[in-house]
Amino acid sequence: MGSSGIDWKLPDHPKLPKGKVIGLIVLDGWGEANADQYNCIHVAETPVMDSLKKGAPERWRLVRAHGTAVGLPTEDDMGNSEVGHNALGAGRIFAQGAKLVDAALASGKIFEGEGFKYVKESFETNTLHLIGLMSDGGVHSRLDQLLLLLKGASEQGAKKIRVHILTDGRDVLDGSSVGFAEILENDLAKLREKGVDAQIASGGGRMYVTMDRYENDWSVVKRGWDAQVLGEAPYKFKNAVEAIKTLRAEPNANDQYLPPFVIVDDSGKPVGPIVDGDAVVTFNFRADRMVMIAKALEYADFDKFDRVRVPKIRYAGMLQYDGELKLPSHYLVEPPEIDRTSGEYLTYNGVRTFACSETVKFGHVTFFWNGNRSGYFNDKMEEYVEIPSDSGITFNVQPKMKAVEIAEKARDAILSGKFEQVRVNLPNGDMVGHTGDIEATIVACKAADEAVKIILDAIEKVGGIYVVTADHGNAEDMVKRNKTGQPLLDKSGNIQILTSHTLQPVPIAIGGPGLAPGVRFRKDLPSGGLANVAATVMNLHGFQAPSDYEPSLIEVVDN
Ligand SMILES: O=C(O)[C@@H](CO)OP(=O)(O)O
Ligand SMILES: [Mn+2]
Ligand SMILES: [Mn+2]
Repeated sequence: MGSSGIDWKLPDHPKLPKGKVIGLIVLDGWGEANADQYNCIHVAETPVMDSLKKGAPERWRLVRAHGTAVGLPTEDDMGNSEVGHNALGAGRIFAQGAKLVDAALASGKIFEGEGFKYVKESFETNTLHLIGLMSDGGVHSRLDQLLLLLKGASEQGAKKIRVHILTDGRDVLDGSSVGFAEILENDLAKLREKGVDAQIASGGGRMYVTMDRYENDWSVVKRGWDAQVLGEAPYKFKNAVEAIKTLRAEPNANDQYLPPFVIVDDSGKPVGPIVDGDAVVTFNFRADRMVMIAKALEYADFDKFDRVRVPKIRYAGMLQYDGELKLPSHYLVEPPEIDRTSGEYLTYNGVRTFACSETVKFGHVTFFWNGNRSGYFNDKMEEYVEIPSDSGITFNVQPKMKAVEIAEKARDAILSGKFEQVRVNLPNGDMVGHTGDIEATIVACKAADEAVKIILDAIEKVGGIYVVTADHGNAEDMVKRNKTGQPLLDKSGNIQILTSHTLQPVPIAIGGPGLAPGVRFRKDLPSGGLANVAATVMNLHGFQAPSDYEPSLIEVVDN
């Protein structure tokens, strides 16, 4: 037992051996859905994944990857990478950010916590700035939460409020940002009637302004800094709805990549730069795409871009986004305490781990997997490799992404004999699916399938075991549907492209020469979800899972 009082030693599995190499593959955005022309996984040539499916029901099954199975508020919440990888790595279901913020707003506790009290000190003399994603997607943020925060802040004495919006089009339909901005404007107008000086101050598309992740491209965060803090942007408008409509009318423009703009007053002056004494809240609850802006806002030492002017502000995140870096130091809502993850247990039990993806998903199989914690548990037992992603492009122009490079790194790690667990995330189905480009997504799915083959071949060579699964759906459905599943048409009779994740379950397949013959999926866990995977993997490493983990999906029968 360690000094923390946690007993890290896992009991031996009564039947399964230790020391097998496990290839653990997460296909990002790879759900199971009806086969039609908008199911890119079905349309693509995916012989490897097709052959795994033939192992059903004993070695292939579906697991739930959305809603309450991954700690989201309702069954209408699509899955996402953060909650998906948290569940895969932690083996238990934690109430996630979306749910915790809902509860804190409903009870009013959010306004009594340390974080809110801290920013509140600015209300008397200065401006409160709110920065975040404006949609009802529920992946990174929710508009209804922003509206409640605005209302609550004004009741708590905020006299001047500026909102810096990021348009979505990735978790919601492209073009929906206009409607969200209208709703927000309506609420801001109500606040103005009550004497609060509240308005939108700047904006830009989430993928082009502010919401980069894993340090893929700091210029994205800089564009946001320039607009939000300095009040400088290539486009100036008097009104945000007009800004979005005008910028969307440009050829190839969309919500995700809208250029940055600032709102100016009649004299052409920006209405809301951030200055000394102001308070700033980033209202996204999800971590990955807030870490970079949080560093820019919080760190005195910062060399990623020239901030030009660094105002002395009171800054709080909606949540604390990184538990290891304690970033940011002030926050409105306690994040889920995702402790005792499978990765930490396995390092204590002698399982050497290799994890790899390309930049855009690197933190998924490391940071999210380990419960939103950066770094190694034990650098002698673990090696994490990041393949640099292409930056400055949308992935439909490069749909193969770095799938082969990731698979080859995994292959080499498997063949090296240095690791018992080799874990990867293959981003293609998700990243290309988000572009809404069906042709490119088909190419992406084929590329991911080919990468799976490279890893399975290596597992075959070393007599290992594979576990192939996904974190949530995306590429298996590229069209918005009505309740009976028929594609919805817009006013001009065109299908409405679905760029978002889905509510679909995802596959999990097990196999390989190292898998003991009697291992099969249990039949008594029909509603199993991603959180059941960690115990499954622990079993395959030869251990029993901790008793509070969600049950293993497998059983061992005598042949
Ligand atoms: O790109 C992202 O931030 C989300 C969608 O908002 O996708 P994923 O959860 O797969 O990372
Ligand atoms: Mn994902
Ligand atoms: Mn995604």
